[in-house]
Amino acid sequence: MGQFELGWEEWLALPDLGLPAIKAKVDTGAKTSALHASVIEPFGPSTKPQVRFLIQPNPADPSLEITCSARVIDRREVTSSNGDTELRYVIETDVQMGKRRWPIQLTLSNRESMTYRMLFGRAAIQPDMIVNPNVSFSQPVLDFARYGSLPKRTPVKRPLRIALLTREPNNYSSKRLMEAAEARGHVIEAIDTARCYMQIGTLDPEVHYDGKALARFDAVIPRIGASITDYGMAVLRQFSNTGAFCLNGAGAIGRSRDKLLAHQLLARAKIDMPITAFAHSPKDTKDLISLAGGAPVVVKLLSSTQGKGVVLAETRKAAESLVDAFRGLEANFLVQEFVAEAAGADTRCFVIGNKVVGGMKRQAAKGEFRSNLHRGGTASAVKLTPAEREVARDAAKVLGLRVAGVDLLHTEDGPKVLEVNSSPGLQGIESASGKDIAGMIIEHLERQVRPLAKVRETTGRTGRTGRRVNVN
Ligand SMILES: Nc1ncnc2c1ncn2[C@@H]1O[C@H](COP(=O)(O)OP(=O)(O)OP(=O)(O)O)[C@@H](O)[C@H]1O
Ligand SMILES: [Mg+2]
Ligand SMILES: [Mg+2]
Repeated sequence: MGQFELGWEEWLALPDLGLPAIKAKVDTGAKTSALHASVIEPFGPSTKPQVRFLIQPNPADPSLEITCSARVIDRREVTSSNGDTELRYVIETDVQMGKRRWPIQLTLSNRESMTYRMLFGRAAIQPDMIVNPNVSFSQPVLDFARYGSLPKRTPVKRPLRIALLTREPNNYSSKRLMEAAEARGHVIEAIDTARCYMQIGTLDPEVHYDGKALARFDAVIPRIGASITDYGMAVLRQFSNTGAFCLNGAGAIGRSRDKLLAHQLLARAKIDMPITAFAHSPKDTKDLISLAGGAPVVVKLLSSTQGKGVVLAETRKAAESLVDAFRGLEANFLVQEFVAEAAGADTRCFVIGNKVVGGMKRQAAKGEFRSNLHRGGTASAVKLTPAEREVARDAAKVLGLRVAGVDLLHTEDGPKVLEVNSSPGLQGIESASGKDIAGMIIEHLERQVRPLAKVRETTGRTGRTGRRVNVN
């Protein structure tokens, strides 16, 4: 019966850290094992400290870079072979060699000079194992090609460091997202979009906040209000440049916020919408109203939310005066066919990824055609039809939104898309559908954060990595 033998160097995997192949030097002169990491950043509450770090598993390929995170179990003074003492984070994680898997402790060190990415110390060697210093690789040999074959959409199991980009950390949606992220073991911070500032340069992109650079986030959940769309998108792009995964990208948010652009994109994708007309010049008011099918029409301010700038003009005369009034205010607006059959109701489809995860019907108050909850509308549960699900999914996809609230009007010709929201509220939909939508959003995020972040170029400066490109 052969004993479990270790050579003086071995291949191993650290599966919980997402590292399928590491070449380690077995070092019985050291007690604790050490992993060579960079950008080591602690995060999370002091009662449950975590650490996030980057690993370049292949010494010959610095472009292969993996983001890891783990719970900190200790901080320890470690004296390295050259006599220097440093305080290192200690984590606990499983190691795998061949078929055998067992938990070990690892210190994180960022010494540049290590030839092996990992030193395998004697505390990690189990009582029944022996070390044979005359042999290389007693255990199965692995190779770095394993990093290329990692399944793309497996949810990450590690604790994520998430930023919730919002100006309203205390509203229902923000609170629910924070709760859901924490319940799943992540660390989430509310960041005020308007307080973020940045320097645009090619080296080490950073987002600054309250006097210092923010740490690196694994993911950003943008909840950007209509009042600061442009600046919010710039902040989001900067986060993306730091390597953070953005749940909805800046481009997709911009496409959905610009109603004219959104209409054009949806129309090009053959998605049904109420007939809609736009114009810039005041000379063409009459024709514009005709293009929308003639009275009654709905006139909407493009910057409208919560139904505030949405007005029904029942006659052509009323429509003309309304359009003239908006023009006088230099407001941007659109003119749309009034869908009377909808009878003051619309359907909100909540889309996450490629799925409609919930729906609600909003019914306008008596004497009102706008169904917005802020205008006194009421929400109730609804069973969505396959046609509604399909058009909602398609609309979100055309605009490139991973999370979207798609509003539909019910007509005899099937559902018509009214608008697509990039920061849909959670309160109405969670109470009407009884579903944990916040939890589903976080779960989706876990699937999207890629285990791999590839560095395209390494800058000379202090050996830190340059542009980290997020594939999403
Ligand atoms: N063309 C239309 N025909 C019938 N009803 C309409 C039409 N357009 C809008 N409505 C009603 O008015 C409501 C508000 O319109 P819309 O959603 O376009 O405005 P909004 O101000 O952008 O609202 P939100 O806060 O949802 O972004 C809709 O939910 C719907 O009930
Ligand atoms: Mg809107
Ligand atoms: Mg709406």
